[in-house]
Amino acid sequence: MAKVLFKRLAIIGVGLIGSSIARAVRKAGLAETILLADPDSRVRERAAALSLGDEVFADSGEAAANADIVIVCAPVGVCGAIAAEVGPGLKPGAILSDVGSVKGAIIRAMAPHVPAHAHFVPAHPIAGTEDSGPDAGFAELFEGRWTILAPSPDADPAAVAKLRALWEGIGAKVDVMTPEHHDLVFAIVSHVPHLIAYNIVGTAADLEDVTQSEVIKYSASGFRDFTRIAASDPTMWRDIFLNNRDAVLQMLGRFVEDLTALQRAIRWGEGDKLFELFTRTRAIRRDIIEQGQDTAAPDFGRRSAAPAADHQ
Ligand SMILES: NC(=O)C1=CN([C@@H]2O[C@H](COP(=O)(O)OP(=O)(O)OC[C@H]3O[C@@H](n4cnc5c(N)ncnc54)[C@H](O)[C@@H]3O)[C@@H](O)[C@H]2O)C=CC1
Ligand SMILES: O=C(O)C(=O)Cc1ccc(O)cc1
Repeated sequence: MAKVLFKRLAIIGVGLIGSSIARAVRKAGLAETILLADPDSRVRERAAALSLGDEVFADSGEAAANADIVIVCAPVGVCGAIAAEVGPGLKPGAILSDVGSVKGAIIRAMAPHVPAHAHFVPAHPIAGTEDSGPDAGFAELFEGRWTILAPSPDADPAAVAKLRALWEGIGAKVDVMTPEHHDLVFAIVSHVPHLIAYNIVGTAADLEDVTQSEVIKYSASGFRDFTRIAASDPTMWRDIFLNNRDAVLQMLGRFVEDLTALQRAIRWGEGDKLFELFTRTRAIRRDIIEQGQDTAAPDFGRRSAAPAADHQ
């Protein structure tokens, strides 16, 4: 069993990511005590029934008050309010972190509430599924996947090293980025792809000349992949787009430009242009597979059969 890194670890928001961290930390023996907090009583009941931690709180401040590390695992839009609740009560030397898919806006919202005696180290695990809630989590979610840390340049190196050790202890590979670069990278590799999926599934659902049952009956694997992504949590993704607005709009601008060029190539029968792009993109897919990055979490084949929670 690995060495205990933290005496008391608190997780605020016990959904897919929070419950997966709790399971993984317990499995690896990285914390003596795991404290959980969630405002949703159904989530607290499930967290207790699944024995995800040692204590379950309704009040985030109470869970965080005696913790050595507090990880906020709630939708991006409420992270600032949670920091305001937990910040004043943080112990001297405590680490405050998060798992939000956006970094710049979360840091602007959370940092003002972190007292000088605590350390703020923002993070983002690049691992997840389209499911939500405590039943959807699993201990292996982060194995072999990246976690990005986005500490400020004057962050305490020991606190950053401790958070890195936690993520590595549950199987993740760790990279460090500035929040600005993080938000640009994930706008193109995660946020815009989700928007495209939401859009194409919405378009197919709204067509007049193709029925809903035809869309379902004849959906080939390409469309099915989009429907998986488009089944992702509405609250989480609304918050991501509202909070990474500039980077998403920048990448969407490029995307629309390139899509228009493809539209034109089809209209004018420019097969060589289509062929050249499709050849380049095929090579990217092969690179991803060669580098062992095609370990999509859903293929762990161990997701809960429980329906995804529907948070508003
Ligand atoms: N789902 C995914 O694939 C990934 C999600 N993330 C990030 O992780 C965070 C959590 O996402 P999930 O675990 O998927 O969501 P989830 O919906 O499964 O869980 C979120 C939990 O936060 C709780 N919550 C809501 N408001 C709260 C508040 N004010 N105080 C405390 N708890 C509150 C909810 O009751 C819920 O139990 C988000 O910021 C998301 O961007 C990061 C990587 C992957
Ligand atoms: O389910 C998928 O395909 C994902 O892309 C999961 C995911 C969602 C959001 C993140 O910030 C990181 C990973």
